[in-house]
Amino acid sequence: MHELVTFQQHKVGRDQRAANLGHYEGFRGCTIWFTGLSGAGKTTLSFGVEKALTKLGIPAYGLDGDNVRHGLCKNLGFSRHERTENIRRVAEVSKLFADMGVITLSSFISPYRNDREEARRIHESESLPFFEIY
Ligand SMILES: Nc1ncnc2c1ncn2[C@@H]1O[C@H](COP(=O)(O)OS(=O)(=O)O)[C@@H](OP(=O)(O)O)[C@H]1O
Ligand SMILES: Nc1ncnc2c1ncn2[C@@H]1O[C@H](COP(=O)(O)OP(=O)(O)O)[C@@H](O)[C@H]1O
Repeated sequence: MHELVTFQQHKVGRDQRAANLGHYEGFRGCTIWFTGLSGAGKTTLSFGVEKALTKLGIPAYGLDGDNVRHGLCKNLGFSRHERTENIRRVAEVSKLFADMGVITLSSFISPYRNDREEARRIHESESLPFFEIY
């Protein structure tokens, strides 16, 4: 990162964001990370949970490998290095959604343990819960 790039602090806290979200009190931003082989059921489960939470009035969003690879990660393939970069990017996006107060349902093959551990670290370093589902 360039030395002149300085992290900027928001002027809005998580409690304030939470007060503007959904029907229930309290901040519940987190990421639920579905990992598994192609065809394991990641999308079915995560989009099912997204629907159930949304019906309850709880903000949730499903981030899915197939979809993200049409946009944010469309320049990435499936080499070891590209999968690592894919997971790093979507973990950072998941963190931003979670910081907003959204329950983020991220479904990616994410075959490498190190990449999933990095995704966890990205969240926990900002005190955002991260649950790995397999
Ligand atoms: N070679 C190869 N290997 C794996 N997956 C492939 C490949 N080519 C295309 N696809 C499609 O891409 C989806 C997986 O993308 P992900 O972003 O989840 O993969 S990864 O986490 O970066 O490994 C995956 O979606 P799911 O089947 O839902 O897992 C496939 O539809
Ligand atoms: N619990 C399940 N039992 C049986 N079939 C399932 C189950 N979950 C998903 N499927 C089916 O398996 C296929 C792959 O599911 P999908 O959610 O797309 O997996 P992934 O996102 O891991 O690639 C789909 O045809 C889906 O309908």
